[in-house]
Amino acid sequence: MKKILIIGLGLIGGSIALGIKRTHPEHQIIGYDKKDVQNLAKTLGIIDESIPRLEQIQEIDVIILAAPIDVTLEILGQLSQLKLKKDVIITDTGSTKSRVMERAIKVFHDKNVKFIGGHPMAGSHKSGILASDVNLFENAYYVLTEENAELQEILSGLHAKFIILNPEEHDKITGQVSHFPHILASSLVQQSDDYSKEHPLVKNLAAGGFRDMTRIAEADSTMWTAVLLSNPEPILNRIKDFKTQLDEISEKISLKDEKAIKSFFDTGKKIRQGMEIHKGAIPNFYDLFISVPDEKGVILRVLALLQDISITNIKINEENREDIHGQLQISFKTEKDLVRAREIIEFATDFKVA
Ligand SMILES: NC(=O)c1ccc[n+]([C@@H]2O[C@H](COP(=O)([O-])OP(=O)(O)OC[C@H]3O[C@@H](n4cnc5c(N)ncnc54)[C@H](O)[C@@H]3O)[C@@H](O)[C@H]2O)c1
Ligand SMILES: O=C(O)C(=O)C[C@]1(C(=O)O)C=C[C@@H](O)C=C1
Repeated sequence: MKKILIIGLGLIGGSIALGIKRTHPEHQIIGYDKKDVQNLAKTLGIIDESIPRLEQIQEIDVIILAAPIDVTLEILGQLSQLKLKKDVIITDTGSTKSRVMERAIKVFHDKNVKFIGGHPMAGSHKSGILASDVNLFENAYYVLTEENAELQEILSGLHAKFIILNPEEHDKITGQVSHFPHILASSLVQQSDDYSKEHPLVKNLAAGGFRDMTRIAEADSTMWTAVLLSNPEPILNRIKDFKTQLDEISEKISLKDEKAIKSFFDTGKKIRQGMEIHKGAIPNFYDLFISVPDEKGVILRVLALLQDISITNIKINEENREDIHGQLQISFKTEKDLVRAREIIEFATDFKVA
C-alpha cells in the first residue's frame, strides 16, 4: 500500500485518482484542495482522505500536482521547505514543462526527492472535480520527462501510453497542437461576437463547423492564462507563423487561384486523415460509432437492442473528438460482438453506423 497525495482535485487530479484506484484499490489517495472541493471529492469516493494544510506529509510516497501551473510553481517551493519521506516521488500534470522542470531542479537539488515532470495529453474544456472521468486518459499519450517504473506502475490504471520527452521539445509541440488552438478558438468566438453586432444572425447560423472549431473556447481561463504565461516563446512563434499561413491563403483567394485553393484543402484533408486523432477515441478497442438523432430515449433504445452483448464502454460524443456529429460510441470486447451489434442496429434502426 502506498500513500499518494494529489494536490489539486479538479478534472485532472480527480481523473488520475480514479485511474489509480482502478488498478490499485490498495493505495490510499489523499487529496488537498479547497475545503469544499476536498469534501466533495471524499463524498464522491474519489479520494480516501484529505489534509487541511500542506504539512505533516512525511509519510507520503508519491505526490501528484494537478493544479494550474502558476500554483504548481508556488507549491514546489512550499514542498521543498517541508519534511518529506526519503526518495519521495513528486510529479506534476501541467500543460507546459520547461518552467516546472526549472523550478523543480532548483528547489529539490539538495533533497532526497525524485521529481518527474508529467503531462497527460487528454482533457476537456470542462473543469473541476465533477468533470472527473476514469476513462479520460484511455489510450492517450502521457508525457514524462524521464522513465520511472514505479510511477508508471502506479499510473497504469489510467490506460495511457507513456512517452518520454524533454521539456523544451514538449513545450514546442504542445504550443503548436494544444496551446495555439486554444487561442485560435477563443479568437474565433470573439471575432464572431464582434461581427454579430453588424450581422445579428451570425450566432444563429453558427453550425457544426463553428462548434467543432470552438468547443475549447469554453475551457477554464485561470488554467489557460497560466499555460500561456509559462510558454510564451513557442506560442508567439506559432502565432507569427500562422499569420504567414493566413497571408498565403489570402493571396490565393485574391488571385482567384483555383488550383492553389483546391490544393490547400486537399493538403489539409490528407494531413488530418493521417493523424492519430482521426482513428477514434479508443482505437485499441472494438468501437461502433452510431449517429443518433437528438431525441429523448434514443440511447436507451440502442442499449435495449444490444442488451445481450457485453459492452465495455459507452461515450456520447456530442462535442466530438471525431468528425461525425451526435455520435454514440459503444465499445465491445471482441470483434465478433462488434459485428453482431452493427447487424442488430442496422436491422432495427435507420441510424448511420460506422
Ligand atoms: N484541462 C485539461 O484539459 C488539462 C489536460 C492536461 C493537463 N492539464 C493540466 O492539469 C492541471 C490541472 O488542470 P485541471 O483541468 O484539472 O484544472 P481544474 O480547474 O479542473 O482543477 C484545478 C484544481 O486545483 C485547485 N487548486 C487551485 N489552487 C490550489 C492550491 N493552491 N492548492 C490546492 N489546490 C488548488 C482548484 O481548486 C481546482 O480544484 C493544470 O496544470 C493543467 O495545465 C489540464
Ligand atoms: O480536449 C480538450 O478539451 C483539451 O483541450 C485537452 C488538451 C488539448 O488537447 O489541448 C488541453 C490541455 C492539455 O494540457 C492537454 C490536452
